[in-house]
Formats: sequence, C-alpha cells, structure tokens
Amino acid sequence: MVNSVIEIVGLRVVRGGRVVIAGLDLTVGPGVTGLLGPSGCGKSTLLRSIVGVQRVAAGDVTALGRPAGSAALRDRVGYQTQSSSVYDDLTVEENLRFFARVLGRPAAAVETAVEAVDLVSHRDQVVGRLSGGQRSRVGLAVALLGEPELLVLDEPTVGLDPVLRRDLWALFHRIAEGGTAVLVSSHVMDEAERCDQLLLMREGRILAHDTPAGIKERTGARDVEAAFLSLVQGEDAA
Ligand SMILES: Nc1ncnc2c1ncn2[C@@H]1O[C@H](COP(=O)(O)OP(=O)(O)OP(=O)(O)O)[C@@H](O)[C@H]1O
Repeated sequence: MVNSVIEIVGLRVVRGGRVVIAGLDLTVGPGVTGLLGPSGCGKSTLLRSIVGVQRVAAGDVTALGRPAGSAALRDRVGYQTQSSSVYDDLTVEENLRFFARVLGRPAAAVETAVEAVDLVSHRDQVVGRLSGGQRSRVGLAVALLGEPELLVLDEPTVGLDPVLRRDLWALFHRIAEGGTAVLVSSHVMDEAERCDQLLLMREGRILAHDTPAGIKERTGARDVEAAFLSLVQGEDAA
C-alpha cells in the first residue's frame, strides 16, 4: 500500500509563454482530495501534470511511485476532463463497451463501472438524452473502467445543480472507500467542505493543504470560502 499517492517536487509549467506554475511541491495521500481555486489559477494544468499529459519545464511528478505518464500507470490512473468524450449517439452501455475494448478491459469491467456510478437503470439509454449529471457519471464510469488506484477528475460537477453535485460527491467518497485515491478540482468553494483533504490554489501556488476543519481553524473563518479570502489577504499584506 502506497501512502503518498502523488509526489511533486519543484514543478514548473510554462503555457503560451507564461509561467503558470513556478516551483510547486506537493504530496497527496489517499481519500478524497479537493483542489480548489479561482478560474485560471492553474488547477487543470496541475492535474494534467499529474496524469502526464502536460509538458513540464522542470520538476518531478510521481504518481503511485512511478513517473507521471509512464506506461506502467496507464491502467492505474483514471482521468476525466471537463470535455470528456463520450459518444452522444451511443447508449451508456455501448459507450462503456467501446472504451473497455480500447482499454483492453473485460466485459465484466463494464458491469462494475455501470454499478459504481449508479446508472444500471439507464444503461440502454442514449447518452445524448441523459441529464448533465448522468452524462458526467458516464464519463466517470469510463475513467473507472481500468479500476484505477488514482482517479483524477477535472471539474466534474461544473454546471450541475446542488442535488446532483451532492450525489456526485457521495459517489467520490464511495469510490475512495473502495481504496481508490480521488483528486477532484472545483472552483465552487462550498464543495470544499466535502473533501477529506483540501488544496487551496492561487496563481499557480498551493496556499494551504489541510483538512477543511484545519483550514478553518487556522484562519478562524466560518467556512472555506472565508478561509480562502483570509489567506489571500494575509498573502497580499505580507
Ligand atoms: N492551451 C493553453 N495555452 C496557453 N495557455 C493556457 C492554455 N490553457 C491554459 N492556459 C493558461 O494557463 C493558466 C492556467 O489555466 P488552467 O486551465 O490550468 O486554470 P484552471 O484553474 O484549471 O481554470 P478553470 O477553473 O477556469 O478551468 C491560465 O492563465 C490560462 O490562460
């Protein structure tokens, strides 16, 4: 059992000639970790570096003890982006069968993934006619097909109503209880309360890494949003 799931030392990323991440160090453990910060602060860039699809200028990124993006991690790390490509004209099951074949997974993996995201009763429905939350869960099921030990989700709740967001977070916790570490990004601060560990990000840096309770206690704030603002103010004043 690996205790630190992700290890990052001295990560530097330049995109479009701009330094987006300048020397970031981070260790992420098991459970549900939330990566929160305002739009454009570098969340997607950090997640892309962790799954090994981002060109990095410097630093070491290790996932499950291996260099990010190495072939040995292909089945062990699941990744869902904001624009996850599932086929609208195929049913839930047809989509999953297709991706299972691409990934070389047995048919039984489709069954497990459909059950994990609670879409059994919608398996024969065409994806284009599903609700936003259900569609997001199909993307999640694709990411789960490889039975990953680490699941990286880039803003999976964006555009969903509060009830669907709550249901999805409950699902992330069920997945984590099954032993998969889950790293989820969001720019909605009220989702922070639902994480085991929180990473608060600003302008390519990690402002705080703690439990939601720890972050609130440290800043004396009532909620994580106020804690974030207090940390930003403290930084700007320094
Ligand atoms: N393809 C790209 N080429 C050049 N710069 C980019 C590219 N994608 C993102 N950037 C820049 O990198 C910075 C970080 O973007 P990133 O997408 O990582 O932020 P984010 O925190 O995920 O934002 P959001 O919450 O809006 O998705 C931004 O300033 C953005 O303009």
